[in-house]
Amino acid sequence: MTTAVEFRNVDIMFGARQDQALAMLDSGASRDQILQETGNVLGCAGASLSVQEGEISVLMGLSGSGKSTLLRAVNRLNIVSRGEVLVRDGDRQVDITSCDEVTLRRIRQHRVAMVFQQFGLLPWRTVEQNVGIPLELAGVPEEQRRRRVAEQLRLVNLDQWAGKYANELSGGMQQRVGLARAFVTEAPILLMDEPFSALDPLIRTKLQDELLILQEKLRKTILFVSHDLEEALKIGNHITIMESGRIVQTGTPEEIVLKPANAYVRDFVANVNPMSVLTAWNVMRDVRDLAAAGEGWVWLDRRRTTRLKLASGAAGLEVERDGKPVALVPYAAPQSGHDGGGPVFTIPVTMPLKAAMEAMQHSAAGPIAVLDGGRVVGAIGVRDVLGAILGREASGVRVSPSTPN
Ligand SMILES: Nc1ncnc2c1ncn2[C@@H]1O[C@H](COP(=O)(O)OP(=O)(O)OP(=O)(O)O)[C@@H](O)[C@H]1O
Repeated sequence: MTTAVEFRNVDIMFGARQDQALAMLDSGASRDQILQETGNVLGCAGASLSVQEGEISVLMGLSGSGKSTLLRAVNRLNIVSRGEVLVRDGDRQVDITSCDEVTLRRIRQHRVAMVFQQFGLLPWRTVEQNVGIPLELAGVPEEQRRRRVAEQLRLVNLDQWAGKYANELSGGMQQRVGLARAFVTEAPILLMDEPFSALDPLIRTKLQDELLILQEKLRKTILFVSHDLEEALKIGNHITIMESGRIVQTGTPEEIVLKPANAYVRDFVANVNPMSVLTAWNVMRDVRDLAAAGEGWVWLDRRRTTRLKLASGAAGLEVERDGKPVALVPYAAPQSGHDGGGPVFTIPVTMPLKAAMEAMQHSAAGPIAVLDGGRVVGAIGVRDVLGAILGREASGVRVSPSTPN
C-alpha cells in the first residue's frame, strides 16, 4: 500500500497571536480558553492520519469539529501552524506546509484537485464545456480536452447529453455532470467538501452510488468531508471522526460502528443499522470453532443437522443433512423458498449481512457455509445473525484488525 496523503501532528491555529496560542495549546488549554485569551481559533490540533492511494477516506464530525480545516491543509488553502502534510508526488512525498510556490502550483494543478462545492454548473455552457472546465484551467490542449471529456461522459452514461446546455438538464442530471467534472482532472487526489450536503435525499443517494461506480473505475484517492454518518459508512474505506479540532477515531466503517472509541462516536453510531455495515465475515463462526463431526467433518449448525467435510486438495466439498448427502451451491438471489430438503448454500465472506440473511431465508433457516476464495472459512446460523443485530460486539461479532492510522 502506498500512502497518498499523510498528516503528521498537524496543528492549525487561525489568528495572529500564533506563538501565544500554540503555547497555550501545549499547556493543555481548551479551545474556548485560547479564543478568550488570544482571540485565535483552534482549527485542529495534533491531527495525524494516513490516506492510502485509491481509497475514500471520510472526515466526519459535528459542525466546527475541524473537518474542512484539515481537508484544506492538503492544498495549503489553510496554513498549517505546526506539523507536516505530505502529499505523494510520483515516487516522492512533498511536504505541502514547507514546499516552494512552484512546487505548490504544480501539486495543485496535477496532483490534488479540490471539487467545487455542490457542483454548480455554468448554465450558458454545454455539458461538454462544463465538464471540460478543470482541464481548461489546467491548460490542457483542446483536442486532448475533448477526448478526455467524451471519455468521462461515457463513463457516467451522459454522452448523449454532451451538446445540451446545463439548464436543459434535470437537477439530478446536473449533479451527475458535476460529479463527472470532478473526476475529469488527471489529479489522482480529490478533496471533496460536503459535495452532496445540500441535495435532497434521493438525489444524494444516487450520487453516492455514482461516486462509487466512478471510483471503482478510476481509483482516485478521495478525502471526503461529511457530517452524515450513513454517507460516511456507505462510501468510506476509512472514516476519521473529529471532535473539537481533534481526531478521536480512525477506522473502517465496521470498526467505527462496532468499537466506537468514546461517547461522542457512540452517539453518532447509536442509530446506525448494523445491517448496513456488517458482512458475513463479521458474524460467521470461524471454521476452526465449529464442532467436529467425525474424521474431517464439521457441524455447520449448533443443532447438528448439517455437516460438511472439509475439502482435501481438489476433492471438493461434501455436505450431509440428517445423514443424507445434499448439494452445496453458491447462493444467487432470487431463489424460491423450499422446505429444507434443498441444497446447502455457500456465500462469499464479503457478502453484506442483509444478503446473507436472504440466503438463510431461502434455505429454510438452515446454516450457510461461508467461503473465501473457494475455501470454507466459517458458517452462519440464525443465532449468529440475531446475536450480531441485537448484541453487536457483545455477541462476539468479529472486527477486522485495526489499521495503523
Ligand atoms: N479561515 C478561518 N478563520 C478563522 N477561523 C476559522 C477559519 N476556518 C475555520 N475556522 C474555524 O475553525 C473551526 C473548525 O472549522 P471547520 O470549518 O473546519 O469545521 P467543520 O468541521 O468543517 O464544520 P462544518 O461542517 O460546519 O463546515 C471553527 O471554529 C471555525 O469557525
